[in-house]
Amino acid sequence: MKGAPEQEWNVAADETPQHQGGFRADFEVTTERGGPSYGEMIEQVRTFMDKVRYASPSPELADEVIDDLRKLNAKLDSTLVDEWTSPSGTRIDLPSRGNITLPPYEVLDGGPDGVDAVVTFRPFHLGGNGVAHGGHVAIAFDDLGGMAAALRVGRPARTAYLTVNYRSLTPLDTPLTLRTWVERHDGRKNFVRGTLHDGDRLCAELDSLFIELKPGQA
Ligand SMILES: CCCCCCCCCCCCCCCC(=O)SCCNC(=O)CCNC(=O)[C@H](O)C(C)(C)COP(=O)(O)OP(=O)(O)OC[C@H]1O[C@@H](n2cnc3c(N)ncnc32)[C@H](O)[C@@H]1OP(=O)(O)O
Repeated sequence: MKGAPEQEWNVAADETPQHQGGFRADFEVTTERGGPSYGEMIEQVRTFMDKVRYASPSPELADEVIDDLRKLNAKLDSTLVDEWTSPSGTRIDLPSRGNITLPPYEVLDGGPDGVDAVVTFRPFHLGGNGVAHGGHVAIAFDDLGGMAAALRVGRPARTAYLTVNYRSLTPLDTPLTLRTWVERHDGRKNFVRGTLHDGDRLCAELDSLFIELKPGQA
């Protein structure tokens, strides 16, 4: 990783592009890619998804939106790069590192002792009856649980299992406190726990295992 301290794991893996493994020695954490407006672009996409989730367009309006979307997709077609050089997932200055597929969260504190974050499920994360879909809660736990494991061991880890206990309803459009930490570790195994709270109310709990990747491991 460019800019990362020299460590045993900070070595180039196999040069074959598809098989360099889940950890890339040249993976660059950056705030530059995509430019200063990239975060706002992602935010506008999220807002569009919020609207789509609740919109009931006329057939004419749906056709108009399709035309506009085709034009937008064509604009992005000329800028496509691989996952390792895309801003999405590497922009540490943006919510969820600029990754459109994740519920937007901000990390308040992160290190070997765990991760404290604030996550806000958007209207498009609706499951039913006005609250978040359980799968989106699991995604938030997966990413931030993986981050707790990665920050403890200093290299990426993969989810081996992930259990979410849903204790009460998870609201949308509400800043929620999400905490993850490695409760114990045994060799490459990191047993990660987590909690999701709306104020004092426990919404969900995480019980998971993340396996530290070996250099070059896919
Ligand atoms: C500076 C750097 C920080 C930078 C800051 C980065 C921040 C950015 C954070 C992003 C965070 C994203 C986090 C997303 C993480 C995913 O979502 S990953 C995607 C979902 N997961 C997968 O696709 C994994 C699929 N499975 C696999 O690839 C492999 O099974 C695994 C999990 C890598 C393990 O395979 P392996 O490495 O060959 O290990 P293996 O020898 O089978 O098992 C090792 C040990 O674990 C045990 N084990 C394995 N699986 C299980 C299981 N399911 N249950 C119980 N035990 C198990 C084995 O029994 C064994 O135990 P011991 O014999 O050692 O006691």
